[in-house]
Amino acid sequence: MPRQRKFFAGGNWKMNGNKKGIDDIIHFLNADCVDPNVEVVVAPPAVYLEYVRQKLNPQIGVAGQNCYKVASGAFTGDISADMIKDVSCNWVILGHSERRNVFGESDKLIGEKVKYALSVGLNVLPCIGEKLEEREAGKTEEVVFRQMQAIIDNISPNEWNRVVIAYEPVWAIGTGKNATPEQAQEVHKGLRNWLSKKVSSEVAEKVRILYGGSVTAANCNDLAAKPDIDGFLVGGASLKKDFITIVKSGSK
Ligand SMILES: O=C[C@H](O)COP(=O)(O)O
Repeated sequence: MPRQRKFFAGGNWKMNGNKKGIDDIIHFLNADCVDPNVEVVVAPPAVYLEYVRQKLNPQIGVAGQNCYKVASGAFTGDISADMIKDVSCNWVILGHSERRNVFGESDKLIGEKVKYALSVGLNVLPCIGEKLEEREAGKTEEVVFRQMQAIIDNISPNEWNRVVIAYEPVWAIGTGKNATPEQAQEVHKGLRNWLSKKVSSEVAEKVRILYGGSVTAANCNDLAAKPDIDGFLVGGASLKKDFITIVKSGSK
């Protein structure tokens, strides 16, 4: 069956790499990751955004991993959505679980960042996901719907075509323990139903919902086969040639 939504493969490099390693990644991305059926976007560390943008095939997008909620000012150590745009990158990941849980970002702040990044014209990739104890307490939907509410409150109807959501259960990130295709599908379907009620059936049908958390070359095909999984946000495996297999899983 043809896919309802264009497959999306995101590579979040997190705080990894140096110029030499990045050159190697760019080489295999340009050679093997340009696919008309798959939208590919990679997120290098901020200091390498411009370097990667200049060397990468223009058909592959480049994302910031985070940005603040205003254009400029006394916010030492941070970058703005405007700066990401200024170096010709057009995406930003916001509310990644490491921003939420390591750096203490709140739902409210993430919502404000989403609003600002959209206002300057970036495409945004907001992330949501429950912790292990929340899943075990049966609170997965309560948590992801709460996180999503703070995001949807900051998206205007005409901006939804620049939004891709990533569901990343915290317990699956970097642990080697991915959600099963059934577990991920259940949450994605629940999110789509919720969006249909809270935003519109049109948005629910069109918005892409990615899965993230220990996606590998070995498990990507089974996950990609699920009807509500529209792609991946990949951490560790996006630094390796395994990413090629992951990108191609969306073309099957
Ligand atoms: O943004 C990516 C996710 O945090 C997943 O990371 P991972 O593939 O290393 O588990």
